[in-house]
Amino acid sequence: MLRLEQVSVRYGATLGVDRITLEVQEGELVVLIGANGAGKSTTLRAISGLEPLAGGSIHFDGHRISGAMPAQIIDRGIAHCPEGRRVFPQLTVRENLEMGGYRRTDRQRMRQDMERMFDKFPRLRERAGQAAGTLSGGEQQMLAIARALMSRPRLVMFDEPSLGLAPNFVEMIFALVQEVRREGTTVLMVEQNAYAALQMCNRAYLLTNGRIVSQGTGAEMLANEGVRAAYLGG
Ligand SMILES: Nc1ncnc2c1ncn2[C@@H]1O[C@H](COP(=O)(O)OP(=O)(O)OP(=O)(O)O)[C@@H](O)[C@H]1O
Repeated sequence: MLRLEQVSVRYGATLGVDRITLEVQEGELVVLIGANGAGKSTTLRAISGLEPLAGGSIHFDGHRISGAMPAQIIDRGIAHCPEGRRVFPQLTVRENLEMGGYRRTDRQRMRQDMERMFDKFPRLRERAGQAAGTLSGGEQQMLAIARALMSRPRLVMFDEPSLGLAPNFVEMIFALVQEVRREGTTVLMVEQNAYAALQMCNRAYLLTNGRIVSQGTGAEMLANEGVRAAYLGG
């Protein structure tokens, strides 16, 4: 469904990612793990068209999307739930959800989807008219996820959805990510919480200094010596 071939992104003199090749099959939950600065967020930003490529190509459903504008990439069916949530703080919860569907023209179905989001996240319904900036961190993460889903993506990318959340919220967000996949949306996720991520994923890639240094199924990566030593406490 998604294929990155030898993708590089350059920030000045440094390479944020360096000749990365990876793929995501339809229906999979694929995880990127690695230390801070390894290039995980940059990879997602490149897919979304937010970073120009210094080399390589990205294809989605057989179409080349590298070089396309971010809005065109959303139209192809890719949504991005960025690191740090990035909700629009002055807009209400409802307006944030509308922004998630801003490329859609089917207003009636969009309203239905918003209702479905409110069914899924009763906390957001209770706070529909409240400025998003006043929500707790966990609630903002729910909103960021719901906003991404409002574009009806076929592939959704989550960048560190558990970051900075209390343990009960972390569990909830991970349950939600798995539910999104069960409901038929393909997921590519960056996650610091490697143990939890590897347990729930189909496949994973380990990045170090902008390069993919290991890959395998979740079970293979949980058993991988290098992964265990660096990310799972031996
Ligand atoms: N806008 C930018 N300008 C310059 N350098 C950048 C920029 N964004 C990222 N980098 C650099 O590119 C490299 C990869 O960063 P990236 O944010 O993709 O890592 P990451 O694996 O997502 O780490 P983290 O978990 O800390 O977000 C790092 O060396 C980082 O300093």
